[in-house]
Amino acid sequence: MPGALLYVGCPKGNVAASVFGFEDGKLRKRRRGRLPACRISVVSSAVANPAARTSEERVYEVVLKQAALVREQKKTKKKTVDMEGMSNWDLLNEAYGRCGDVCAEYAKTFYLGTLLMTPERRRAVWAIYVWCRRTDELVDGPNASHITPKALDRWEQRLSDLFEGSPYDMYDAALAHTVSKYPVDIQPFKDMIEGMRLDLRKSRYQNFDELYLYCYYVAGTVGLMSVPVMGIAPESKATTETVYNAALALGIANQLTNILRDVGEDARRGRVYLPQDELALAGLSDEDIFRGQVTDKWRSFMKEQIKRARMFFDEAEKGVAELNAASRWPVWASLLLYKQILDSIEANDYNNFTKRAYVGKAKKLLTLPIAYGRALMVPTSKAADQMRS
Ligand SMILES: CC(C)=CCC/C(C)=C/CC/C(C)=C/CC/C(C)=C/[C@@H]1[C@@H](COP(=O)(O)OP(=O)(O)O)[C@]1(C)CC/C=C(\C)CC/C=C(\C)CCC=C(C)C
Ligand SMILES: [Mn+2]
Repeated sequence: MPGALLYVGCPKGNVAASVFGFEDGKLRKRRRGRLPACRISVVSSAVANPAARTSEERVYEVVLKQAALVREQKKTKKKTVDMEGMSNWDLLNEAYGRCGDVCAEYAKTFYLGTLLMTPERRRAVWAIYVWCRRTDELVDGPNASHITPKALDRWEQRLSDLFEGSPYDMYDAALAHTVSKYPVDIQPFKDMIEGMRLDLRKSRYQNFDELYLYCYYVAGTVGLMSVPVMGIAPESKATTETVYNAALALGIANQLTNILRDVGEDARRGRVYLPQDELALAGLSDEDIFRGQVTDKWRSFMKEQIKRARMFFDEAEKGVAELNAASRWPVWASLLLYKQILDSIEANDYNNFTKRAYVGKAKKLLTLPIAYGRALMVPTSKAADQMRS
């Protein structure tokens, strides 16, 4: 019963909920009022085994844990740990400076956006960025062919060490300082490494539930790592979970967009990051992807995939206004820029086999003031937050 909407309840407190899935071959969004935390999900695996937890439920537990950590810090006003070897402020500043250099080189627009943040938040976001980039480079960089699960285990040990205050190098030292200063949980970092492990052993995703988990690992995690640093606006009345859900949605939306943009490139590496059951439902198979011909079947399949990615962007948009004022602009800018990649896939008549979708310089420049305008939107009132959920 691939693609059926399945409602799974779980007695765990109430949260706002929505879900995206296929029903009668069409993508649908279901929104319900206050729902059990584990909420509704789309999964064929759970149909086979009703006791199995869906990816959404598993990921939502991490969201709740991170949100609780933030609330706890608000109550206890955790003090920054001054780590051994970190008392030398020049060294620490240099470590952060190096992270800034990497950002400026690899992600110029994002780097410019961070310049609007307070110096403390800005450098903490750089440190997180660099750790993410290095983690991705392990499986996608020039030495990727030598990377084994053991190497990822060692990377994870380094991660634990830096969270304990024993960084291995300068970049780790910057992150070690960041995680001692902000209420950042280690779980999303571990989960990103898990995503890289998946990339070493898996090249097909049977259904959206499997793909969702992968997208959470490699990208949803970024949202959960970043919000504790970016901060929620003091005047925001939204629940912490609502904001973290939006952050998670932005990561998922970005990764789904990445996947749709890179279909041809991934296929040339023998990878298909598209739900196999949805391909089959559309009358398509891996062979069609390797052949790389834009047919009507492909166009309608892509239309539904793009629609789903946009739904995640919509979900994310609801949370941006709740962030600290200075963090909103870079988030809006990155959201609007990424979303336009979907427009570009459409403009290429869904040829993501041989044409790379991108956002041109002029559109990029135009997006920045638009993002700035949106960043002026103030957080919602509590009543509005409740109405939205
Ligand atoms: C309330 C609300 C909406 C808050 C915003 C929360 C927030 C800041 C979310 C960030 C979402 C984001 C930028 C996710 C990154 C998604 C992504 C592109 C992941 C890529 C993974 C692997 O992709 P793949 O290998 O398929 O593709 P490549 O060819 O390699 O590109 C990543 C490459 C994982 C590594 C991620 C990064 C290097 C980006 C890390 C970014 C930050 C820490 C900064 C985020 C902050 C802003 C302002 C965007
Ligand atoms: Mn990559």
